[in-house]
Amino acid sequence: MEVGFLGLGIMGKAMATNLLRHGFKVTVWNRTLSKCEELVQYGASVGETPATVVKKCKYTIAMLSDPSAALSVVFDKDGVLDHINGKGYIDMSTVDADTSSKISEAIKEKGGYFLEAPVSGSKKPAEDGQLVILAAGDKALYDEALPAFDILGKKSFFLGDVGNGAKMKLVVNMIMGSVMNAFSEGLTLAERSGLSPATLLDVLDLGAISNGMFKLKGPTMLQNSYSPAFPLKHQQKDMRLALALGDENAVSMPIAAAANEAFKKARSMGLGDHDFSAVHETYKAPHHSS
Ligand SMILES: NC(=O)C1=CN([C@@H]2O[C@H](COP(=O)(O)OP(=O)(O)OC[C@H]3O[C@@H](n4cnc5c(N)ncnc54)[C@H](OP(=O)(O)O)[C@@H]3O)[C@@H](O)[C@H]2O)C=CC1
Ligand SMILES: O=CC(=O)O
Repeated sequence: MEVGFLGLGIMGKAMATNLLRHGFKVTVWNRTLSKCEELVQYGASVGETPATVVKKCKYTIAMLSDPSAALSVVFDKDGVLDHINGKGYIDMSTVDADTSSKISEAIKEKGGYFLEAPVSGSKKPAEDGQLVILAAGDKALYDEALPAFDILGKKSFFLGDVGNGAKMKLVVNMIMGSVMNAFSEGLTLAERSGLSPATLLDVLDLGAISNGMFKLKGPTMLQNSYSPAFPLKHQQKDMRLALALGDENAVSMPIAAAANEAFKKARSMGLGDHDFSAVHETYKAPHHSS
């Protein structure tokens, strides 16, 4: 089966590679075209533009940074819309429901089929085919894409109308970003109050709030090592979009709002391209005890 893949960043590269490894024929495109070369080594073909990829493939997957990237690849010159008639488009980027709906409407108007399918899980789950897929939109396209989703993920959910996948993803990441801030505060509090943060990790791991994120990120955070699996700038984008969803629904979210401020501060400290766990650095401001 020939599928298209647009966007070969941290996630897209791992996901497209997985599809190739499992026998899919994949035609890739990336804004910085040179990033396609590595995928060619695994058997990918390259399309010069999103439009050429869509033209060639029965359906095309996208994994792009944010709403503006997702819109640009669809609506700009040589974009997805040019050849979408009769084809499928699956946007797996994390965007807000409005962005997804705009893309969906435009694609349907041109005779194409649209599914949003953001994912939970990071670089390693993407490499291991262990993502959680949060799909919504065209059910027939979902069914058609299930063989690919089964390679990319460990579980796929079909959540109904376009927008529900985007909202579910934003709620999950709003919780994740808030927890990451509480965790960073706790590590700093342990250290400043004379405890061993490494022992704190052991204690946490044995209790009711043990989780994969603490286990994975805790040891690297203690080494001030923030090699990007999930870039902080994307986590801040997700907090921003989740807060907007809270605005729309009149949901008070003081914890998420505080976490967003910390991620913004981390960006202002030049940490946007580091892993989102680098928000830890914002809690390490010079310490003056009275
Ligand atoms: N990393 C993670 O752990 C996870 C990320 N996500 C979500 O997946 C998406 C991708 O994340 P990730 O792979 O980490 O991000 P990266 O920053 O590594 O990659 C972003 C991709 O988007 C492309 N891009 C950015 N702006 C534009 C534009 N204006 N036009 C066309 N292409 C553009 C980049 O192209 P170029 O190479 O040219 O810059 C690149 O291919 C994001 O929405 C993120 O929130 C979801 C789950 C986990
Ligand atoms: O969006 C990020 C993730 O880890 O999931």
